[in-house]
Amino acid sequence: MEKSVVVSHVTKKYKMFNSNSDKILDLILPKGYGKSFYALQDVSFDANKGDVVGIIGVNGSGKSTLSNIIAGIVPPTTGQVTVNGEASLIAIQSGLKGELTGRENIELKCLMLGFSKKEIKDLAPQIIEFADIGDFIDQPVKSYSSGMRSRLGFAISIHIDPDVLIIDEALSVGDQTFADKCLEKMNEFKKLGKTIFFISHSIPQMKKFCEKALWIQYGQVEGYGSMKEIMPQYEAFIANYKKMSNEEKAAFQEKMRARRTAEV
Ligand SMILES: Nc1ncnc2c1ncn2[C@@H]1O[C@H](COP(=O)(O)OP(=O)(O)OP(=O)(O)O)[C@@H](O)[C@H]1O
Repeated sequence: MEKSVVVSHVTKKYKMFNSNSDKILDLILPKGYGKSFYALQDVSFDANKGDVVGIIGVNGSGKSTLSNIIAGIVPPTTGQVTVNGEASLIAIQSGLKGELTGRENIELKCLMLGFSKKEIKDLAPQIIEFADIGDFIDQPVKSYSSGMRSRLGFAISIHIDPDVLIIDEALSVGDQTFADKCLEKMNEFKKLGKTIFFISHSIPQMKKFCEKALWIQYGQVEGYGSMKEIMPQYEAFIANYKKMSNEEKAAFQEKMRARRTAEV
């Protein structure tokens, strides 16, 4: 099987400060000051061409951080990501420039990817048609609703023909008709043997669309395998957590917090 994405020992650390004076101490002291928070800790896995991987995990586990790292938007603190080809991320907070209009954003993204003026002229109408946001296409993106941003982001990403597509919650803000249209496009993508990472809070959507599941649990890989194998484990964890008393929940959260924090 040809590998399309290899993530090797990726850790993402953020500094945490309790006050501004801590920030200043961090700048002054040679060893730094404050605490570090691990958004991701030693994450390793790989995906083959044609894999459709659902990334699952509770809020704050590190799913979006991982998406951004695979897409090359955020660098890992340590570790390596190898992507065979071009990766494109569609997220609610996608890389659209708020001051530019939808049309200008399309042109900018295509230019950044090295498309020629002629190619952009051919592609732009297709993207605009798919996004289907009417006259808003000539308005600054900052005036868009989250659903409109998602529509434009999805339309751009799907038409620039990336090898790896990462969809982070982008289908949760639009209406059902648009989500269905996107799922149809994603199926076409799947058939072309491209790799897709999909993040959604809709478990039925994940089960329907993804063959594999990557379970990120408080910054670490808890499981990676077929959706059939991993999803029941995740659902069992959620069910167990719900049954815990408030004290047990607090103790568990404290344990996870301790696992994710370190002195600088
Ligand atoms: N720039 C940042 N600075 C500090 N902490 C951050 C930063 N970005 C993310 N984090 C922290 O890293 C952790 C992982 O966040 P991330 O958004 O990746 O989780 P997620 O699994 O996508 O969550 P959700 O399901 O709520 O979208 C969170 O605790 C978050 O607060």
